[in-house]
Amino acid sequence: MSKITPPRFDNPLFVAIDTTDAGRAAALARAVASSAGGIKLGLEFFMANGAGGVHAVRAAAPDLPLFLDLKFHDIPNTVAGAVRAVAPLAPALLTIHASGGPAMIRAAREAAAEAADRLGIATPPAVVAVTVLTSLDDTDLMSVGQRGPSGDQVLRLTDTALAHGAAGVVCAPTELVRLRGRFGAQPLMVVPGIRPADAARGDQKRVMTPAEARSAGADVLVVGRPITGADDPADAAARIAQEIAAAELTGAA
Ligand SMILES: O=C(O)c1cc(=O)[nH]c(=O)n1[C@@H]1O[C@H](COP(=O)(O)O)[C@@H](O)[C@H]1O
Repeated sequence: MSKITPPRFDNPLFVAIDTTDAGRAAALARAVASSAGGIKLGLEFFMANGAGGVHAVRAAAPDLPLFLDLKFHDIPNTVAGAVRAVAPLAPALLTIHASGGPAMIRAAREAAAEAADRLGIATPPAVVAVTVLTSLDDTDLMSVGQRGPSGDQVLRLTDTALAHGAAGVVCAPTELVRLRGRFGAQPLMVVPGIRPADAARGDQKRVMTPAEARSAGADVLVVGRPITGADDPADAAARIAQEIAAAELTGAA
């Protein structure tokens, strides 16, 4: 499998717009457009609104790259077909589950490249592999028969994902330093489980603040409810973007 050059984003803040309401999603995209580096649409939105809904949200924030987070996990042939089916949406990033295994990861990567070529899309979607969901802790992991602690399992799954063609992984911020130490600067590290110091954790278990996650090496910070659930989502996004930028300045000093 040839080496991949993952995409890089000047602004690492991707806003997770999780709602079934396409009008609300478009309004949120418009509200955060000047502070965000990208928009993430996931299962909740896609199941309710499909490809047409994705086009509507993109029209509201046309300059922002799309992260389509559908977390494919099936036999290789089915995942390849699903990747081909969403390729016309030209997402910058697309998720699969690393635990789908080597053949599935390769099938996703190959389908993304072939479909982009066929459709004349210059940059194929970067396939990123979800390792251990940020809503799981060590006890949860053991209860589904996976070997913990979660940091070790994330390392093993990242090894597999990168060896079989993923451009990067989705992991918790708490694993970043270890992953960067092992895999270097090249793989794209996409990081949810981001919570500003004063925000509710909700169902997220392995979390850090935006500044901590950026300093630890996150390329993409996925933030949903701390922005979409705020009274003023535009202001919340701007504050988080500022916190990330300040962390970069500190890191560079
Ligand atoms: O793949 C993801 O983006 C993802 C992986 C993961 O391990 N944890 C996780 O929270 N996510 C997604 O990241 C977003 C986090 O949203 P908030 O918890 O509202 O900030 C949601 O859209 C999740 O689906």
